[in-house]
Amino acid sequence: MINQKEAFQKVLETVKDFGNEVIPLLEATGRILAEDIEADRDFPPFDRVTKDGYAINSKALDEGVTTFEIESIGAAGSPRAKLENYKNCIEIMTGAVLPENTNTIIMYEHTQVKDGKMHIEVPPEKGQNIHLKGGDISKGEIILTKNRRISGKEMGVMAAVGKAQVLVKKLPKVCLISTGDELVNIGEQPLPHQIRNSNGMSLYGALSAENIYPEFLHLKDEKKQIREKLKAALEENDVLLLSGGVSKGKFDYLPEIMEELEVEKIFHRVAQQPGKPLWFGVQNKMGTNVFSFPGNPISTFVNFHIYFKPWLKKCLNIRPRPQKVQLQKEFENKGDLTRFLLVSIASEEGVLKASLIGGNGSGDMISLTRADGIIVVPPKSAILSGSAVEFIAF
Ligand SMILES: Nc1nc2c(c(=O)[nH]1)N[C@H]1C(S)=C(S)[C@@H](COP(=O)(O)OP(=O)(O)OC[C@H]3O[C@@H](n4cnc5c(N)ncnc54)[C@H](O)[C@@H]3O)O[C@H]1N2
Ligand code: MOO
Repeated sequence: MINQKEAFQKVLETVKDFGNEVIPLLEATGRILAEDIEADRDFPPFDRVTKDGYAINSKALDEGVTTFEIESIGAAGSPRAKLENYKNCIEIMTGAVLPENTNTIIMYEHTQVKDGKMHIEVPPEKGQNIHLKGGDISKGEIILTKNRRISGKEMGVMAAVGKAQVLVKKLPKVCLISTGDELVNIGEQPLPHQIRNSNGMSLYGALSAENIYPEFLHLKDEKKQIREKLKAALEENDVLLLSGGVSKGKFDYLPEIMEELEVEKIFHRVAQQPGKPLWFGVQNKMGTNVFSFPGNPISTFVNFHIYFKPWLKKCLNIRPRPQKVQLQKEFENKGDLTRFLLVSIASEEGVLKASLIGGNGSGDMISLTRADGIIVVPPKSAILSGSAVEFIAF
């Protein structure tokens, strides 16, 4: 049995690149940008008026003019207007192009209109209320660098530069495999000795949050069927995420069948809790990674977050963002296993405080619903009350 840190490193050593693909911008939320995005024009692309009001030429102010005849009106979306007489003004709207022969905008609130003429009531500063062309970024400069997650703000910028299609990192093709004769589909009424396949759905939920929409497969405890279906799944996918069938039960055939299918076992059994029977391997010829999570619901879900998610992030070149929380009550781990403990988090005066969640072991999926994530406690160590500890959010 290997220790948890070693197991984690061995998983990370198998990272791979799934390549890139072009997708519509509308489908890009949460995906990882695979190209640099450059400004196709200056930002803003013209001297932009930032207040509704009047455009004037400050030369008139210098000459003591405070009352202006209104020559014309300019809206956002209209071609650039021109002030013919510098002692006049143009009524102008936010977002319009600064009219030719003007250099200052007076907002409505600082003016009064009498007898059709605009009178300035608050002395303006030359050049005010103008967002200068290229003031944010110049044409050709890089706005977004690749390897960042795309959210609304990136989508907005890409829309502004006309990227209707965008190059993103491809995601792995994943198959979720549940094992065990006791499982029935969620739409079925289980018999007294049966349960519904909840691990498939908890992993589906966690994967779809990463934009991965996996296929489902259910393997019954029958060797020949397991072998055939697993072989096809290995051929068709980049990753298999299995739950159940890796401990020492009489019907736990998986490790044996994996060997037959030439899936190289990287490790089986890790000094951790939950998830001691974790099995991990790679089918090198097919390039398929196999994470075989122990079947207990908490074990499957926690180990997905401990191993699969960091592996996925590394494959996609996303930097991890370690998070620390403050443990409310001391916890001592006297044993030899790394412990992953469910915690709920509350923010108190800006500090994230973690409280341990009690439960009935790794089969108690109800306790999982009370958790915001887990803290990691290395073997033979204690986390003192109030001290910082690594936190992994669900
Ligand atoms: N003699 C030993 N027995 C067990 C050991 C051990 O080291 N020696 N380890 C225990 C630990 S720890 C765990 S965790 C489980 C893991 O066992 P398996 O991976 O073989 O999983 P199963 O036996 O198939 O199932 C365990 C448990 O989880 C339920 N399950 C399985 N799949 C699903 C699913 N898709 N949805 C909901 N629930 C599921 C299953 O019905 C069992 O109750 O082994 C211990 N035993
Ligand atoms: O790995 Mo098991 O999760 O301790 O029940």
